[in-house]
Amino acid sequence: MNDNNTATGSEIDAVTDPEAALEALRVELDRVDRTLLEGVRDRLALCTRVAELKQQHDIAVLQPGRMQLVQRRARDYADRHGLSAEFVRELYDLLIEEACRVEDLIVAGGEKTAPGDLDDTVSAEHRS
Ligand SMILES: C=C(O[C@@H]1C=C(C(=O)O)C=C[C@H]1O)C(=O)O
Repeated sequence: MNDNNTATGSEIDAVTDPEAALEALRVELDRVDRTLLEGVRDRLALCTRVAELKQQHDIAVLQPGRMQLVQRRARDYADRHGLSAEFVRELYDLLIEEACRVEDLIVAGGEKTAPGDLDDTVSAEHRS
C-alpha cells in the first residue's frame, strides 16, 4: 500500500488473495463513484443559480457558445488523458442536457432555489 492506503499496480500484479484485492479495488471504486455523484450534484446546484440569474435578467437558457466551450474543454481533457473522445462528448451531452432541463424548470416556474437544494426543485428522479 502507498501513503494514501491504496493499492499500486505492482501490488495488484502480486496478489495472493484475489478476492481481497477485488474488494479493496471496489472500495476505492465506490469512493470515486461517491465523489463523481457529488460533483454531478454540485454542477446541477450551480446550474440552478445560473438559471435564477437568467430568469431574473431575461437571459436565454440555451447558450450555444458556452456549450461549445464546455464540450471543447472536455474533448481537450480526453485527448490529454487518453480517454475516448466519443465517451466524453456523450457524457457532456448528458450533463448539459440535464442542466438545461433543470434550468428550464426554474426559468419557466420562476422559482427561487437555495444552492444545493435541488431536491425541492427538480423531479423525484434526483431523490435517491
Ligand atoms: C449552465 C449554463 O446553461 C446551459 C448549460 C450549460 C452547461 O451545462 O455547461 C452550458 C450552457 C447553457 O446552455 C450556462 O449558461 O452557463
